[in-house]
Amino acid sequence: MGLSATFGRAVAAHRQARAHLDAARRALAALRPPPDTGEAADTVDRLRRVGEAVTAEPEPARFFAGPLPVRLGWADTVDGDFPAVVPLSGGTHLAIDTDARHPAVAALLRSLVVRLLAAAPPGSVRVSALDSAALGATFLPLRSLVDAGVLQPPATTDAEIAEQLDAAERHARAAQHHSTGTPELLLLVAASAPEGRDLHRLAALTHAGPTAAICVLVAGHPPRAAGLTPPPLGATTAVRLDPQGYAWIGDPPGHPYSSDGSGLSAPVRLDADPPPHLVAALADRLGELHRRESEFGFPDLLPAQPWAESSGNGLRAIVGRTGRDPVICAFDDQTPHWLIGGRTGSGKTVFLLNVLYGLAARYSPDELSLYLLDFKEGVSFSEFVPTGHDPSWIPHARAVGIESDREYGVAVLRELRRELNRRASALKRHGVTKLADLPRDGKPVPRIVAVIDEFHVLFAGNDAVAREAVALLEELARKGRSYGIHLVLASQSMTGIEALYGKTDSIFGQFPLRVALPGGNGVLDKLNEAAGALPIGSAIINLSAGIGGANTVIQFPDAHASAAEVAALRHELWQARRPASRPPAVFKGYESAHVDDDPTYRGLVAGGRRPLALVGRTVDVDLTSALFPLDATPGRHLAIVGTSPVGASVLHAATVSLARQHPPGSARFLVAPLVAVADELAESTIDELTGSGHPVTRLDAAGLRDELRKLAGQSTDGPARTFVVGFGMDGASGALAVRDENFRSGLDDLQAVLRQGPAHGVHLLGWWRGLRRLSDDIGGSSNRDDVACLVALNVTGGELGMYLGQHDLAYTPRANRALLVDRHDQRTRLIVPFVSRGYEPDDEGD
Ligand SMILES: Nc1ncnc2c1ncn2[C@@H]1O[C@H](COP(=O)(O)OP(=O)(O)OP(=O)(O)O)[C@@H](O)[C@H]1O
Repeated sequence: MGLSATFGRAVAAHRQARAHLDAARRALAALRPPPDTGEAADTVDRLRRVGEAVTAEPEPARFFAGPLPVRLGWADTVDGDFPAVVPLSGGTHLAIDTDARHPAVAALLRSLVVRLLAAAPPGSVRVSALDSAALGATFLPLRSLVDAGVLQPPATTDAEIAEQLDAAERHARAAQHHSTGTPELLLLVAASAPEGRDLHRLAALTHAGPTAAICVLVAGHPPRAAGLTPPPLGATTAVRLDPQGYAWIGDPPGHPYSSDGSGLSAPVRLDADPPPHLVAALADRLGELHRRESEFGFPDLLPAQPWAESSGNGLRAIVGRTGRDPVICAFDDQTPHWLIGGRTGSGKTVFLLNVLYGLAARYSPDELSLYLLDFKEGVSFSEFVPTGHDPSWIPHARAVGIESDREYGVAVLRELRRELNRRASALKRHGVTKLADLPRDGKPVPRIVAVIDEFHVLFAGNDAVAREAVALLEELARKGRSYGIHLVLASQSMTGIEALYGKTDSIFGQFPLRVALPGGNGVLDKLNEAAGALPIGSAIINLSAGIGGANTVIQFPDAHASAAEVAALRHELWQARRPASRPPAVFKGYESAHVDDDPTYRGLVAGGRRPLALVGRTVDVDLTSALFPLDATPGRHLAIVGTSPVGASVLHAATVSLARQHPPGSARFLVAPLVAVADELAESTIDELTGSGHPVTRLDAAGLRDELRKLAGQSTDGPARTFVVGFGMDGASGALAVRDENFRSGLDDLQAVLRQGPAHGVHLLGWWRGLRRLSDDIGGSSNRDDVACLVALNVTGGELGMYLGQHDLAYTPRANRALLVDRHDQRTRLIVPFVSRGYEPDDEGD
């Protein structure tokens, strides 16, 4: 090559380099210089100056507004050198063809990490490092940043690299759906290009665009393996290292150096490592911030002063934060009800506990009442109620259902509707239209928040219970806003609910505030899939009924991890309760009921006019005692039906409760143990009655037949009342069916007693193990009013409906439940039947 040609090229290169120099100077001049720091020579400013990646005062909006010019090194020209600057940001990347085993490349990666961290507003950049090339050694000089929690420990194995890429993809998806605020930038630094599929995943991240908030720095790309066509990278400045250690920088995306694609035509001396003392200073500063930020915990949800706020215009609670800003959600006219979704294990319970404790700390029980319903097997709300270990409760809690039955849920909703109607009347009386306008001088009218966790269970089974639940929810959702009654419905699944009930559309229309936890896309619009990629501890808050573009991603703390603080708060609130404050009515679906724990039983005294037979606790808000008054009306007898041995327990409870209402000598008990399975309980019933001084006669089947004959002939003297107690009445059917010389059977006498007995103070209490036997004994179901009080255990709803002539009867037999039917006052109630201690049923439904 001739000298003049070589010279000509050098001159051209020189001219071009001068043009670049001018361009670079102009670019730098456009940036505001760091403020004069004076004698403080503040670390932050020195740090910023370490690279040219300088923003004046770093603030998120500016930092994320567009690519930052970041210096890679110094371009050498015959005229001198100038800083070689490339753009970097979310969506703008850098690839170096040599991997970080080359010391200059390793130093460049480290200095870029430090520069970007120093230039960014604290906490707005997270760094993820991949280093299978040097097993993490590339990042060793930055270990103080790892220790400070700013840089994640580098991934070195295939599995760790895949994990980091998973996290980066999640980050990208979440950021793309993030419509408010400024997303955190993920700086993904690969010391060498990953292999195989992971390389394609890394390349895909460079194509994800600015909204993905990822900046990739990859060394060793394109990989040099023969026969491999590496995936192209998007929006990436390519850098080539020559054998002399000079870097040649290609045209940056959007800001080309050259017009022909040849890049910067001057060799660049890459920057050396950042000085260790500056790395240490950066680590100190960011580490301190990181610590402070990651200390966002349960106490940050609480107000400075407990019970200091008024609920007049609504209730507010901090539900988490986005970036460093707290996110507050309200129960008010705009967002009267909340709908929460998230797969199981997504943190729903924790989110609800955070909100409930936040509300309970902010508003006194005069301002807020809570109704808490949980349908799943679990302990969501059990910490709000007194236990053997901890007598405290949340004084706002009025009713708490744990592992609730659907019927209990409906009972709570009915109670809320009654309250709504009471409030509607009060508003009318005072001539106002809003709760906030009611005079607050008299009795306070607290806002009510009713939380129903796993509410989809209410809809399970297209039956009368489900239909009533839908109707009640619809009414409460529609009218609650005006009367300060707010619903929070949480579920792991929305699928199926809408298909089942057309009404749900209008119900959910009343729930503008949606909270989607991981896997909770069901509460968002169909096209809004942002919740799929959320990590645990985060949620999407959407105030526009879930439509895309209205998502705010929040982080919330784990209340479970702050058990001591939570317990301290609960005790503080409990201690502050009014002296007359009563603990919440608690329904624990899994608990058995015992007659001697029952407040009504305990309060029974001898001498009442109409004795009460207690059989269980009603599944209602106050868990009222389930009982039958036994007065003189024909038919006031009790039949307990079903093969479940609990029948004997119910009979025992009914008998001892009646005994308690009679002074010894004023009633006699004819007790017939007729089936082996009831013998033990029959004997203990006899013992208890005798022990309390009552006259008791033990009868076998023949004895029972004789007594019934006498009772039918009304030829009895003695006490005013007689209770015939048959443990296993079907065991006497044979004996009763036999006719005497006058063709009169025991069943004839039984039926006469059923009709006429009550007028003479004679009542029959019996356990039959089958409905058919009962029906036969009373002379067919047309005589069913002759035994008006029924406790159905494990008999099917269909069979029972047929016997009672009620074809729409909804009852599903299950363990620990029974249906109480009083034919005289048309009562049908689900109850927890009394069971004797030691005779608790197992879960098999008996
Ligand atoms: N903010 C958080 N940070 C860290 N871990 C959390 C956070 N929130 C919840 N977790 C953890 O996630 C797990 C599941 O949480 P939680 O019990 O609230 O989920 P859930 O959706 O109610 O689950 P399920 O429906 O199965 O009861 C718990 O171990 C909890 O400690």
